[in-house]
Amino acid sequence: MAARQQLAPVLRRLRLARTSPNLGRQAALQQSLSRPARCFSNSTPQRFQRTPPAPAAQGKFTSDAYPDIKRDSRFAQLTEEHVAYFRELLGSESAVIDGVTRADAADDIEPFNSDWMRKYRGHCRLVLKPGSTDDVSKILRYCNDKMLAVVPQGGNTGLVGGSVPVFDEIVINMGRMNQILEFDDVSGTLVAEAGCILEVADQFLAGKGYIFPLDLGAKGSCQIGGNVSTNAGGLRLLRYGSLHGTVLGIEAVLADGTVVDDLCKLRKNNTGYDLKQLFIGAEGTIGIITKVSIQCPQRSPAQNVAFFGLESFDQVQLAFREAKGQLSEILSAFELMDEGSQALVRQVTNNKRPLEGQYPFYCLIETSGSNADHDSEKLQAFLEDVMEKGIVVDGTLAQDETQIKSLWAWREGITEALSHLGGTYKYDVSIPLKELYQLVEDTRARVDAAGLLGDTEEFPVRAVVGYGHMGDANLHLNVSTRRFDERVEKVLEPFVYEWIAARQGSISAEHGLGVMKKKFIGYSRNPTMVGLMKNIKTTFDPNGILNPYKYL
Ligand SMILES: O=C(O)CC[C@@H](O)C(=O)O
Ligand SMILES: [Zn+2]
Repeated sequence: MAARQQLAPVLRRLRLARTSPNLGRQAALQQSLSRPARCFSNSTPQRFQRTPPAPAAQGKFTSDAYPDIKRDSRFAQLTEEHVAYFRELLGSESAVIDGVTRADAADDIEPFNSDWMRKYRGHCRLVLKPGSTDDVSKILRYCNDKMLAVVPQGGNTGLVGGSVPVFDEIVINMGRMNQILEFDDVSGTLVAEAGCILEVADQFLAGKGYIFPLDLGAKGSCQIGGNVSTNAGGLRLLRYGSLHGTVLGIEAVLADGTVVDDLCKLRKNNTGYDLKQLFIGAEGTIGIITKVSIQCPQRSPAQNVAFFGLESFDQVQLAFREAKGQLSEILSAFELMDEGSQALVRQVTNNKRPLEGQYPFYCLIETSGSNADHDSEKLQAFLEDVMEKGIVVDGTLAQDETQIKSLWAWREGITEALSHLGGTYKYDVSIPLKELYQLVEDTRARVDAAGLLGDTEEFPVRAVVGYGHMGDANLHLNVSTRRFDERVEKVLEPFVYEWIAARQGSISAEHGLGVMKKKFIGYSRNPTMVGLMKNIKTTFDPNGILNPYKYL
């Protein structure tokens, strides 16, 4: 055993040398690291777009029933009179009622009624598309008076069923309110309407030398209002921090139509309670966000990305510690993927793999700095060091923008890949870093012990995989199944939540509670806190019309 341990560094060096027998270690490493220039030269760059699952999968994996939730009888049923009011207010194109505006209106309503994964589906008949804050105010005042329940909806890319109706709640879709209103290129403050698509805002900022301080796989469809309402975390929280820090102000409309104008553009404002913080992450339960002002950092001119393979989660932790030490000021992302998650991506793409070998874990590191040569030297030196120390087995450095995108696609494409493979039980958790991956292993063992692992009709679980934002101790535990199956759900819940609570973790790191985790909030928040939250909800929305059946 001792001899084998001693041999390990020698074998690693040999492995490097084998890639280029006539070169020294440094040159061999250079060649190993620069492999993408050859690997990727003929591959088409592919950035995964968040497209809905194929029609064949739709419906098949739909969980239509909420056996433990009953429609609140205080809410009124929609009548012709209500519809007439909204059509008068917004026009018929922006008050879409099934069977009224167009012959194919039943189809029109479907994307608003079901979530992106086609897992949660409601039965609303009316979708309202306000064009201004005043519209939102009038809609809510009317709904509050008539006791009509509503669901605020942004890009509808959420993963916990928070932005679709449970029953017949009216959908208030913010897509028409999509303008960028102001940008101060000295302070970097951006003001935009809630329905502005994240990628649109980011591209606008790119032209000004700035960057939106949030990035996520769904950037092409998700909206800023939805991002703020769910306190989206994404891929670069490590660098830019949470929206609780970067959002400077919001405008929001309360349930009774009152407009709360807190569209502050100041970084410092210690005058009383910071009310906007309550709306960030409230999932539209205390008001509808209509505008956002946000502090945007300068865009770093130099971006570099490395992708590498590791043998154990202990090594992943060591690599993270080294990255923080060696790349501290330029490190902008440190993402984790296990082999299981990458195998799923490989099932849906023909893209050239970043590394030739297969490893239990992969990490993607991104640096964003001001000097391309300096940064890539630093990243290369980092990789050289962690390979020398035996932490990393193999690695590759992107050579240009196309390769950067291709490497990112292996991480960003996991969610989409999973969606094409059937049903997925998703858990988005925060746990102390040391135990982050243990949850995946324990869950896999449990599913296996229950005899459900097999990818067959009888044993429907295809894989139990883990990936996520290592830099934020945020793991995405995903259980991929042929179909949603009660037997699987019983094995997973409440086991996963109990496991997390025992380690003082969070059952929702960044995706929110929605309808999925509403009844599990007690695993992460104590009764005193839940009680205070309920009081806040009642203060802002006494009739409970805003996004009912979710959150609390
Ligand atoms: O699919 C998931 O569970 C995670 C989605 C998203 O938060 C990500 O980090 O890619
Ligand atoms: Zn995530």
